[in-house]
Amino acid sequence: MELTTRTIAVRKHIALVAHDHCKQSLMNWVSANKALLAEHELYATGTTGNLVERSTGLSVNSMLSGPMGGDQQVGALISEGKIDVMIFFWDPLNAVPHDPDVKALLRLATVWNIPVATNRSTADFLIASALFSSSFDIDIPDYQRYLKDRLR
Ligand SMILES: O=C(CO)COP(=O)(O)O
Repeated sequence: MELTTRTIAVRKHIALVAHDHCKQSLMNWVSANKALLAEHELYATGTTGNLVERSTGLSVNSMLSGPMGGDQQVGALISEGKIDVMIFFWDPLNAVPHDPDVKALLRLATVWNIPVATNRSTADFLIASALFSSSFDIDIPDYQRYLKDRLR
């Protein structure tokens, strides 16, 4: 039989961010999905990233702490097309000093059409989706187009 598809492994670039009162919730979610997340490239704001590394052993590209510019750094990565999906458990009950940065990050995620989960149930939906499968079958012509796009 003629080979028309091939299987490719895709490491997605995932941003993890959580405000202080939501960090435990994010850590629980990351621990529950550790095996799957380990197949991808993780980015995070400073404190969130350090906590994820410490509590799970996963390796994370940590930016500055959020209030010190970390949200803006993640936003810049999104603008450069370097983040595929963002899990951002922001706190709806407590004000943060860098609220403009939080808004800017959420705005850029929308501008660049990045899937964003802001709570656990949405994060569960995203991680259960094909978006997170680290390998998939692809038609050879689609694969060639995919490569061309990625190398552009
Ligand atoms: O403040 C944040 C997002 O707005 C998160 O920053 P940290 O991960 O450094 O706590």
